[in-house]
Amino acid sequence: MTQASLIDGKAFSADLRGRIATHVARLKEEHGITPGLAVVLVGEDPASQVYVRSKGKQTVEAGMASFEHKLPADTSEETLLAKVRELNEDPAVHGILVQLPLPKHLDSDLVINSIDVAKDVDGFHISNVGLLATGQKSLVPCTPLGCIMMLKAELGDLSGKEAVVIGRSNIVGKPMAQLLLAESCTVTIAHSRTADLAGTVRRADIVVAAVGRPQMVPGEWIKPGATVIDVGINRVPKEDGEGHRLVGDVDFASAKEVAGAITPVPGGVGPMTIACLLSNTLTACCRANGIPEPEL
Ligand SMILES: Nc1nc(=O)c2c([nH]1)NC[C@@H]1CN(c3ccc(C(=O)N[C@@H](CCC(=O)O)C(=O)O)cc3)C=[N+]21
Ligand SMILES: [Mg+2]
Repeated sequence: MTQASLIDGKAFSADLRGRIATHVARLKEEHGITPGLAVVLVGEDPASQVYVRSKGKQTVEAGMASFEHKLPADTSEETLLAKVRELNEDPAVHGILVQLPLPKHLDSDLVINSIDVAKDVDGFHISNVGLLATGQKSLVPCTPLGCIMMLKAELGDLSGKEAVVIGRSNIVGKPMAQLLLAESCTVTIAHSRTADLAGTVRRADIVVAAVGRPQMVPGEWIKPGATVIDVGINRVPKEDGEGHRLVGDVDFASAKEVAGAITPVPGGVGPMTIACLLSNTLTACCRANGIPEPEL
């Protein structure tokens, strides 16, 4: 058995960000417009801070404006909603991301649904969810969007493929299934209560693992030649007990012996998520200004 080819999300995302930067420069030259992304972070979760920092950096590198709003962990719902309202009304802000999860005292559905639909670059607002589900123009959640881009680059036409999505979250599993369905895949959403998970995954030409459980999908569940997209980014203690390393939801070592192609962790889906966030910000900016959206 030959080894799976590696789907290089890092290289893919660098490419995509380069194309985005070109369009951003043209927007500036031809229209005097700079796309702006606002990120709201409530509390001081260190992992979230790392992620927010790298988003801000890549936003600026693409030529966009980055606005970071850090609020204390005990921020009231009223204050957070007022911040979102302010960003909704700010013409320099084309995309708004409220970092999840929010502290427990805040109602994340309420907060997300208070974001202007046209600025909801996460695609989590109920209107964007409904638009996606009904095949209408929307803003598409970044992680599933990145996954579908990599799948199409790897496989070309996806129609008729058996796709199994493991995980049913609103952030990844459900929108991923919608996008695969829109590409005419036969889609199964599996989850923790699925009776025969191994047997279900074994049918799949395309496996998308998005459960958040380290290395839970072994190579023996993978159909030979299948394309495996690993969404999991799990921090686990290093074997020697010092520090942490990142592993996916798929057991990479055994899966790469069976799969046709596979995304690594890190360097797979994660970097594509950020690139798609920039892409959505550019899209939102073009729509807000009545400018045709670039084909990226
Ligand atoms: N409203 C909202 N939208 C999000 O999109 C969102 C969120 N909240 N909350 C947190 C999660 C997490 N997330 C990541 C994106 C990229 C990497 C990423 O690029 N990871 C690198 C590794 C980074 C490292 O070394 O830690 C990689 O996979 O190669 C990680 C995590 C987006 N999230
Ligand atoms: Mg789940």
